[in-house]
Amino acid sequence: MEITSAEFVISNTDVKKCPAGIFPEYAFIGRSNVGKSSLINMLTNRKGLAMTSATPGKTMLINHFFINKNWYLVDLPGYGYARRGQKGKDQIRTIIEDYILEREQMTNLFVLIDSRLEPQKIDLEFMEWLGENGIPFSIIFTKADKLKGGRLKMNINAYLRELSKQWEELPPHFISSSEDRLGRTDILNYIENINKNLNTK
Ligand SMILES: Nc1nc2c(ncn2[C@@H]2O[C@H](COP(=O)(O)OP(=O)(O)OP(=O)(O)O)[C@@H](O)[C@H]2O)c(=O)[nH]1
Repeated sequence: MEITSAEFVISNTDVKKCPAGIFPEYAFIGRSNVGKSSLINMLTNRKGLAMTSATPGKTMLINHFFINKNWYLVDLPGYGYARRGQKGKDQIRTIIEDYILEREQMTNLFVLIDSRLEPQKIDLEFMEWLGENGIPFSIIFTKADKLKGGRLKMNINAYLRELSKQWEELPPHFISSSEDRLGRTDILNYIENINKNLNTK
């Protein structure tokens, strides 16, 4: 998929204030610092797109970007940010859960995982919750350029092994590097194919 246009539309904390209309939405989520903003900028070929909404507290907002005038890329708040305190964490949790459970346009959620880390409880529990609620999701392993040689493959295989304890069928997964632009074509083609299937239904 070529990206011909990418516009920031709105930031908010309330799923009811998200844009009207029936365009499919592809949302991105992950722990703070996982590389979400960098990935969004890399996918859209817009250096500062994910920063457009960089007002204080940006990470507590649902950010909508209108892509190619036919789908939305949605940047969701990062979870598990230790410095936020319990109240802040609960607020974020509510924003995220309301969006994921209530937003009918949400077509696929991309869960970002730092490819350098061992499986983290917070991510595994989050994906389990997605499964329990029947939410369609895929995984993107980020920052692949940071791992040398066979380490990347080893880490990802270990991660998938851990997931297969929890899942009969593994969710689709992608490997990305915003530095090397790795994963861009695969992720955009994946979105394009889902969009095509939606249009032919
Ligand atoms: N080498 C490398 N560094 C990356 C990559 N993606 C992100 N980074 C770096 O990781 C840090 C965090 O990246 P961001 O894209 O801001 O992460 P984020 O998930 O949006 O972070 P929050 O704003 O905390 O939610 C930055 O220093 C980036 O430069 C990548 O693919 N490769």
